Amino acid sequence: MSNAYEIARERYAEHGVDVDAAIAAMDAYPVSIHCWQGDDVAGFEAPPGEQGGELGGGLAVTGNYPGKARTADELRADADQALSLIPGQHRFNLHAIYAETGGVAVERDQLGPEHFARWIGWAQDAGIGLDFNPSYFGHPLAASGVTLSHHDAAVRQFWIEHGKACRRIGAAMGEATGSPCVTNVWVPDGSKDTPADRKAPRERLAEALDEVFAEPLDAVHNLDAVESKLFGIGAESYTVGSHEFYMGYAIKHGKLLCLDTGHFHPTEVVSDKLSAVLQWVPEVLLHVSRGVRWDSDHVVVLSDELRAIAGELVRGGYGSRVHIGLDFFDATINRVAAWVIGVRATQKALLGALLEPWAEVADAERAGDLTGRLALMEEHKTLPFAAVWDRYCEQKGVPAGAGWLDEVRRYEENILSKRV
Ligand SMILES: C[C@H](O)[C@H](O)[C@@H](O)C(=O)CO
Ligand SMILES: [Mn+2]
Repeated sequence: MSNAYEIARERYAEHGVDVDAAIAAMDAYPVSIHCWQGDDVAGFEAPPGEQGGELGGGLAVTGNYPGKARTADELRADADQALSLIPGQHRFNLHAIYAETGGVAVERDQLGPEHFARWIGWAQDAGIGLDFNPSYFGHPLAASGVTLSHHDAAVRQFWIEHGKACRRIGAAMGEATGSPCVTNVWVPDGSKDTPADRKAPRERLAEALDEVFAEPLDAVHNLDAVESKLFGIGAESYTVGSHEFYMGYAIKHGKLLCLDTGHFHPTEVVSDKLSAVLQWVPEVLLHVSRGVRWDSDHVVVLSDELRAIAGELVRGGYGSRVHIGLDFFDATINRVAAWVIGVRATQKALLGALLEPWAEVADAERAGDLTGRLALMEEHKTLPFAAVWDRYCEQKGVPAGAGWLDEVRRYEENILSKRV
């Protein structure tokens, strides 16, 4: 055991914190790693070489760093590489466009668990859970940017069937992996300019969701989530699935509410929303992202807000009610490194929260000692967190410091750079 860790243990003990218990508690916070960082949200519907068409849905990936995954096998290999550099056991989050259909075109409303058999086998071998998402973008029937709330019943029905198919796939994933799959519905539906009618699309979306969710599925295998958004590129004036819309829907129907940290006004913070929405919804799905001026989906870093979110999770005892997922995509840097940076940052925030001597801050607050509250919060920021993080990484058999980057560079040289 390193001297630095021993000293850290003593320093935290002075504040009543058991460092070993904090490290052990990290196992209760798996992070769902989003597949789409590995290939810029391209998916495998189009053959290799023809991928990367119009993404649509207000989503935008910038950059063309070499080496992106072109096949599911490459994406799995890249994910394996990332997972080997991240401490702990995690989950993997797939979109429907990552189906493997053996070169045969299968429409999204026809997708089934068999098209994810290799993903499921991979997850079983790795001992990890899977999460899932219907893909309501990058498709001719989503070209207008409107899907489940479309005024054309035929278009709407196509997307309803897609949603139903995806819930069944999610349930199959959950059953096969022995861990419930969170199947998250996000639709881009909205309007670039001021709509004449805000009401009818919302009525159609509510009805369409009712159809999507009509089939009862065992929550042991599948958990339904719904994700709101403030606006998207090309849908600046109106978003059908706004926060209020989905908050109401989730409360009424007992669904998980997905809070994407990039989907609110920049002065709003998800850390403040957690204890509010968890009064009313059973569970929350987090999409941890980093918006820079807008929902730009930058790689997650150890920001004040990420630390605040982790603090709320730990202090609120929400570990079992909040599912942590990541949602970012940056094509200007090594994509495997992007995963590792984002997940490790999230874990640092969680470990920092588990180590925080919160009881003494709460005591000061209860006693009306607001000076003491602020002073202690500031002092806690410089407790020797790094030595505990290093110890946690060592325990889990992954590099503690920036050594992981050497591994990624080796992988880039041997594997990624050969992809042309
Ligand atoms: C791929 C998307 O990021 C994802 O489906 C959705 O969660 C989103 O955040 C859209 O902005
Ligand atoms: Mn999201």
